Amino acid sequence: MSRQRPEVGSEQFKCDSSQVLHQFRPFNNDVTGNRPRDAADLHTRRDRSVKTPQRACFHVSAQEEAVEKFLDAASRGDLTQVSTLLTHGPSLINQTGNNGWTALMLAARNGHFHVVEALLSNGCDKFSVNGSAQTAYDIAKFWGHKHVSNLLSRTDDGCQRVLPGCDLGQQENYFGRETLDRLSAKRTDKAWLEAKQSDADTVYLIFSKLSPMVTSPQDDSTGGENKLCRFRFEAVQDLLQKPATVLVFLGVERRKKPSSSSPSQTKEGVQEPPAWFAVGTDEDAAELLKRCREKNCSFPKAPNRDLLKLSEEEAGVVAQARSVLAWHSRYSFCPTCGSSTKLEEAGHKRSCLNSACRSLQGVHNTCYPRIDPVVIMLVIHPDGNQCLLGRKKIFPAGLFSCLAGFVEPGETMEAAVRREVEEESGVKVGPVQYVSCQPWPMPSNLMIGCLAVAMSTDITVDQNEIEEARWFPRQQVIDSMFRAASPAFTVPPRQTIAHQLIRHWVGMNSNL
Ligand SMILES: NC(=O)C1=CN([C@@H]2O[C@H](COP(=O)(O)OP(=O)(O)OC[C@H]3O[C@@H](n4cnc5c(N)ncnc54)[C@H](O)[C@@H]3O)[C@@H](O)[C@H]2O)C=CC1
Ligand SMILES: [Mg+2]
Ligand SMILES: [Mg+2]
Ligand SMILES: [Mg+2]
Ligand SMILES: [Zn+2]
Repeated sequence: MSRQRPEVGSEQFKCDSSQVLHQFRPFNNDVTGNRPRDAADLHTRRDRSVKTPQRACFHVSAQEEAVEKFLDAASRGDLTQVSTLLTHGPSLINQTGNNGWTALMLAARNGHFHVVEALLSNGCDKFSVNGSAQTAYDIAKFWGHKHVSNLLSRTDDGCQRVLPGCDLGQQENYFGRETLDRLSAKRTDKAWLEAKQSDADTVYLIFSKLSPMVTSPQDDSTGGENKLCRFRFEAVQDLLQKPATVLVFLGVERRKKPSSSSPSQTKEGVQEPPAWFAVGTDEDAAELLKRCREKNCSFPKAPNRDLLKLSEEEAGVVAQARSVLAWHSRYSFCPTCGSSTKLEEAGHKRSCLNSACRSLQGVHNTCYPRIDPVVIMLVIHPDGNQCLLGRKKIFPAGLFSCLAGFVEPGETMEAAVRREVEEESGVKVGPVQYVSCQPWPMPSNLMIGCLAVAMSTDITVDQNEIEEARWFPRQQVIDSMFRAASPAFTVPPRQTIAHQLIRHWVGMNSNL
């Protein structure tokens, strides 16, 4: 008997679509910013519980033996033994076994709620990651132990009570890390800024044509990270004198832990972390590169590719710096009257030099850096088992990604999702749920990542923008993402929110 497709608006459909969205929760990222890497491996082993391996070692110390016992008890869910061992050896709590797995991770992997609860109440570190960069939360979530992942995502400061049902775990995408404390109040403190500029610890980044100077790994085939070239005041002092140079105060380094080695001190003797500035210059790029002592320096030419090779920390800094510098390069003149402008607020404002200009009355948004909101959405088929991906003509061969589009004036995020999906694919969308967002500094988008449930399934692409759009079955997506030697299609790189939305959808449903 064939099942009829439910009509849009019918009771059956409403039920289906709410179920499709029922289990969606924003994805959680671990403290390193890395994504779980061995998901495919976990998939293949999903029907077996994880046991601690027996060590083939002849000289096992008493401590090693205790750790082994402890990890084994946690993975078996033996609460009594876990508690007894902890009473005798509290330092066992964060000990690791094979591939960096802690007792918490093993208990989370096998869904042992009470053991997880006991470990947390004994002060165990829930943010530590295993050799595959997964937290206990990632592991519980992947294996569909919802009660355990809920427990692990809970915060102790009462936030969960204020926002019940909310996932308050860290949600972070590439370009989204707040590496620096922006200290926006200091942008108008001229004396402080001047002192910081010549401070010996201050870090300067040099940008040419919106590209930061980086050092690349000697052998690019290893897939190593690019690193930002950091300069001191003396090395950029001459550039700061040039009228065309744009200087932007980015913030100060976030303090990790109070340390005795003081990097910098104010007159009162209070330690202050180093400040960071971005220098935008139109000086000759080859001459600029000579300032760097490192080998393999360059100003990468393809931002869409090369800016994805930074560490999470440096990507966060570049997202801010590049977007502000791009705004300066595009808005040299006043958008209201066309007069010249001057830089203010440490590079975060441009004010018109025409004293009669309207932009000087009240708060005028043309004086501040521009951000363009873009919705990006993974559209889920009403059956919950397929997702809609499309490709633009300019994409590399075989690449399919989430649909995306600029939010228009006077439009809600949800309306933008529905309009863009219908414009680009002809598919009608019902429920929309926000997942997470990503600054995208090419030049200054804020990508608003959503999941959306389709209310119709026929596809008619807008040939102007989209070359092809298709429904992809979940298994094909999983295979293309994690397993296949010759995948059915290419998934966007992990640094894109498109990738993370797809990964999130696959992960949320791994237990089905
Ligand atoms: N991080 C990620 O995973 C992804 C990022 N993106 C970014 O999202 C952006 C928007 O996606 P599209 O599908 O191109 O949008 P879209 O579907 O709205 O079409 C783009 C067209 O919209 C018009 N437009 C309207 N407002 C605009 C504005 N403020 N700036 C520029 N053009 C505007 C232009 O005619 C442009 O050609 C892309 O530029 C891309 O950089 C897109 C997909 C994945
Ligand atoms: Mg689009
Ligand atoms: Mg569009
Ligand atoms: Mg559009
Ligand atoms: Zn003006």
